[in-house]
Amino acid sequence: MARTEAIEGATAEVTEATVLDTAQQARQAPEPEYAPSALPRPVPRVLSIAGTDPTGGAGIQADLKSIAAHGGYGMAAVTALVAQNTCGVRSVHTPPADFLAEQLRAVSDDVAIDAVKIGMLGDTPAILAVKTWLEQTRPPIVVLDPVMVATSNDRLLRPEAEDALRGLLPLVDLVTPNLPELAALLEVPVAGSWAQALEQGRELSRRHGLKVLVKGGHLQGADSPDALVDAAAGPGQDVVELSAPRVDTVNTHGTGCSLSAAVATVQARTLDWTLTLRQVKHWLTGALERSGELEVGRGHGPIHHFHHLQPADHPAQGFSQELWRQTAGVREDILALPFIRELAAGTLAEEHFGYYLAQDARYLNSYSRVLARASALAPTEAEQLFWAKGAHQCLEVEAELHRSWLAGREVPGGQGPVTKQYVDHLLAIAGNGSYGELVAAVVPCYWLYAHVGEQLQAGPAAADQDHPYAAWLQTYADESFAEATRQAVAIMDAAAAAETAAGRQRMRTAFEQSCRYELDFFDAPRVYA
Ligand SMILES: Nc1ncnc2c1ncn2[C@@H]1O[C@H](COP(=O)(O)OP(=O)(O)OP(=O)(O)O)[C@@H](O)[C@H]1O
Ligand SMILES: Cc1ncc(COP(=O)(O)O)c(N)n1
Repeated sequence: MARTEAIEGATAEVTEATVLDTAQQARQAPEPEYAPSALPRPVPRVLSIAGTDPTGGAGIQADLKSIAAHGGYGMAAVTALVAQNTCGVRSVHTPPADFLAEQLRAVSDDVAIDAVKIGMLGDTPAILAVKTWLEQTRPPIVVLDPVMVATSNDRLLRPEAEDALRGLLPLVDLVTPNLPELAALLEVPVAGSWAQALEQGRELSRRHGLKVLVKGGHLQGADSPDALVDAAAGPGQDVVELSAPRVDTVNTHGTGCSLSAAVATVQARTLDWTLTLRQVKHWLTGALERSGELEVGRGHGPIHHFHHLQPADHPAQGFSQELWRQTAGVREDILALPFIRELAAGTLAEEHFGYYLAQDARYLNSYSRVLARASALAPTEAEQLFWAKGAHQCLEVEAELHRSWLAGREVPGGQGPVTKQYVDHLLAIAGNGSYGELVAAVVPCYWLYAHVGEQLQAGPAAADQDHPYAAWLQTYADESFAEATRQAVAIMDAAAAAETAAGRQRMRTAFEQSCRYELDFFDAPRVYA
């Protein structure tokens, strides 16, 4: 026997048996207990609350791809069924808000949710259902893409629901409006310039006490800038700009959906909004650049969510290229550190330099043991020899640091806090991780050091013999170290190819964490010397 229920013109079939079962369960079920989430989470469980797109470019379909592309486990509760394609929206069917509430409870009664991404909500009842659920469950990370109008100019939020949407903001950590949505949330005209957009972002952040990702996709110009605005961070620190080249493509359908879902996922792993946005922005640029390969639809096509898994040119180097690209933000941050800038300019305080050298010597001693472990795990004799040589060289450089650079310098003894954290991270992986994970954890030390060296060598200081750190800068110009770095990266790619998908994900995490420690290591003299 079947009961047919009308959902604004659409039909849904619910069997009587199902209705009875559900009613019985509801009577018998204990009060819902929302499973707790413990962050950071290597494979975050991310819930998308959004509308649908049967062509798969926007809405929950895009969100699920985006979550998966970032190594998360995707879930979805549907707010509205949208008959749309790359050319536009044809019609929208909205199930009763009670049914949305039922979907949300079904997920949270059972699954610990690490992050939520909210997209198209459609109308006030859906917004209120989500608000009630958020108040009850309090997921640790909530990202809201305040979807109002599609790329095709079709409305996806009833105008009278804008007030209710504002009421959701206090429950949100990050809101990601495009420029018209930012203006609508503030009830002001759309910003005509980037500076005006940032001012609006500050105002929204201040008014509702949340972070705002101001998106510049709708501006003209060679770049497509975004900015993370957090009024609570105070003047001078409240805006972090994330610029990327504007990609010449019509395939921008679902960029906002994909971006916000990716941010929710990566944030649950990194717990660092700036790092998350840098990673996601680089991925998004690649997804736009490679969107043409998909050939989906005749209008505004979708982005290529999985471009990083299908390298265009050098399949063997795909893994390291992907990681290099995803950690571009950390490299920028390293080069912007006072330590590096002052080292290049020759204005670095002696005691900061001495602290760095002393910590480097300590680090190298432990790093040598970690490389020895990589040698023990290596699958080929060539790799065994490579890491064993590396372990040997670390001890030689350590001895040289003590013999020449540290001799006669007054530096505090002992292992500094950053050195300890970095070394503990490496030793934990050496003790418990796979070969691939260990290789991914040790490569940033080679690669970032070589990169910093390249930048310092390219600067004017390297040629200036009166520069107080000229001799030290010369040590960066070692071609044999550059060659060792190339080999280490190639070994990492080979190790990645031999790993399972889950193993590769652990490699990514190990690599990203080591990059962060490299950044902290270069900054440690400023903090602890
Ligand atoms: N042509 C482009 N090249 C590079 N980045 C872009 C381009 N268009 C949009 N972006 C980026 O895509 C993200 C979404 O930006 P946009 O301002 O288009 O938001 P949106 O309008 O909410 O997206 P959607 O198209 O899904 O509605 C931002 O990070 C933006 O900088
Ligand atoms: C279900 C749904 N959610 C969001 C968008 C906005 O995406 P875009 O502006 O790229 O069309 C959409 N078209 N459909």
